[in-house]
Amino acid sequence: MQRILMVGKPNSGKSLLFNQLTGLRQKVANYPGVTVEVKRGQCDKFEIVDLPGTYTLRGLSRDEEIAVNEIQNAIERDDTALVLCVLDATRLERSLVLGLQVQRLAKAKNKAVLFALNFIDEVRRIGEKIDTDALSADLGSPVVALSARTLDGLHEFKQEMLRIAGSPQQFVPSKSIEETEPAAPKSHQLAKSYGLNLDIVLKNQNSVDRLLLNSWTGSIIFLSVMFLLFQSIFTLAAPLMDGVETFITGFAEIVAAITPAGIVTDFFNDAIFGGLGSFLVFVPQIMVLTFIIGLLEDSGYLARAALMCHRPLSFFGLSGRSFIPYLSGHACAIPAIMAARTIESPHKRLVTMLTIPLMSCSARLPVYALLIAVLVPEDALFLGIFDLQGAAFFGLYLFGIVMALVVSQILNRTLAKDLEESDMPFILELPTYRMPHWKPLMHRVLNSGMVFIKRAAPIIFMVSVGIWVLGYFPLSSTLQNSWLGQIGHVIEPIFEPMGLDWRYGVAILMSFLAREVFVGALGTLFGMAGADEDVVGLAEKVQADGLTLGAGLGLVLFYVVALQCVATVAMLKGETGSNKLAWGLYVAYGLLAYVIAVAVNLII
Ligand SMILES: Nc1nc2c(ncn2[C@@H]2O[C@H](COP(=O)(O)OP(=O)(O)OP(=O)(O)O)[C@@H](O)[C@H]2O)c(=O)[nH]1
Ligand SMILES: [Mg+2]
Repeated sequence: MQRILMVGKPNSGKSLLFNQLTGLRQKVANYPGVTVEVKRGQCDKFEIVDLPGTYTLRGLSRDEEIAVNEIQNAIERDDTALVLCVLDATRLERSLVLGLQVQRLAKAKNKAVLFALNFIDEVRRIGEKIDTDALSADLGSPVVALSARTLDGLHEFKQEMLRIAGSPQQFVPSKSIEETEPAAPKSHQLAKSYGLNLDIVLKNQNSVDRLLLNSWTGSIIFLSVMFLLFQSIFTLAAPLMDGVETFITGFAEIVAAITPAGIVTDFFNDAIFGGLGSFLVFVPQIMVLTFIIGLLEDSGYLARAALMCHRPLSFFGLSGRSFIPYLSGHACAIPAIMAARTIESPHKRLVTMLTIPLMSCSARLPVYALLIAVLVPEDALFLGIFDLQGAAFFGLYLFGIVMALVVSQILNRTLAKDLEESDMPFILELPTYRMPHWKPLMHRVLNSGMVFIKRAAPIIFMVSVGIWVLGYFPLSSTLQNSWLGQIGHVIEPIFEPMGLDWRYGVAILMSFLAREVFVGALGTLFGMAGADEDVVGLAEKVQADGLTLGAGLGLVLFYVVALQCVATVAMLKGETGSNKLAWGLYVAYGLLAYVIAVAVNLII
């Protein structure tokens, strides 16, 4: 299949255009460095390739390097029909540097080039226009204006793209900059002739930035945003969680009414509703978290937050660029470890990757929510205005972040020493403030819930059923002297210093497969212990069972620190190239978590 290669500077709308052309749903967000690997799709009879953004053909960071390698390889290949340079019409100068370099390369290799002048909606909104015909004549390649967001001009653009890709020989650039000529002055000159007056474009943005980037007001706003973010996961999701719980309880009652009493009902109540149901209750929290992170990403604030964090993060040997992977690590460590590719310094990138697993990913949410509901009274207030449970939630996130900073310091002094390098400058382009793109955002929110269920449900189901079978037999035994109980008593001494009995021990051990399993496993075990209670209300059951504050707090902190995710280990192995390092981290964070939990239990 012939291919169309999409290139452009970061945040120029490549991925959104790619999605519009292919019908796929690659991640799109309003900060530079969203796409960090090569993505492929199909449009008509062509393969479309979406690349990470790069400002020049001299890629600095890992993601830019990937883009540059792919551009160089693809331009050499016979099956590349067209190079599509995506330009940000509101930032023409910065877009054209790469555009001109790529055009020169394409001309030398006899490849057709098309310039997509994206963001034309924003140009028109401020009452400006760009003379595409004259720009095209000056560049020596066709230029088509469009908006990948409002879809203005998209149809015409697509027709033109397919026409050129269909007979590319006629569209090899008629001119290009000389081999020795630097692209920057030429792009400056072109932007001066055709681009927008930046004072007009940036007028509103600058006045907002004066507030957001000021060291006093900016810091206060940043801390408030972070506090509200984590607290609202708890408060916004609460009514949705109640809804899911009511639904599952109702469903369980119907199943109980139609199944014969005895082993079948016990199985459904304890293994299915108690295990799987206890876990499903927490899915709304994951969706709320995705929504809030999505708002930050789409608005353009994320890049400002990264800038604000650069100095404090530098103190710990990290970079402002570590902020974005850290924040996305709160949803899931796997894409976050990949997002660390945008960090230019290999040293800082390694330290960031190794500490991302300490960010409280969404798989920990059910454990946090359950144990907070057990330990912190409902409706209590913090500082007289904030929900105390929500504040406790924030505290757990903060604990993970503080641990990550402490570990970064330690890693800096030990592991990453041989990667010592001259300090690389911190450069981050600040995107224009934009309204969130609601439709893709809502899709992402729904998808996050679905993916979470799909990934975790099978393993939770298997563990719950396994635990139930081992706990139910031999028939007429109690849980204490069931097969599971007998195994449990063997492992109990390990968990005694944490102040926990064997049932928690079984749930903790199982969660080394995947941490989501903890709530499901505990749900099954507590379901089996009590006869006629609610099938789902696990927090009340744990509370009634008498979990002490020290043991409960130690347990929840254990979950903040432990790296119980095999997929994260695999990703770390892929990105660092070291199996030993990845598994070493798994063991080290597990041991550290255990020591913290035991210490907290002893102290409180
Ligand atoms: N108003 C407007 N917004 C757009 C347009 N195209 C893209 N965007 C927005 O611009 C931001 C960046 O879009 P992406 O598609 O992620 O940009 P990208 O070039 O793939 O960025 P990287 O992957 O970081 O290189 C997102 O917030 C998009 O919604 C457009 O034509 N008009
Ligand atoms: Mg992209």
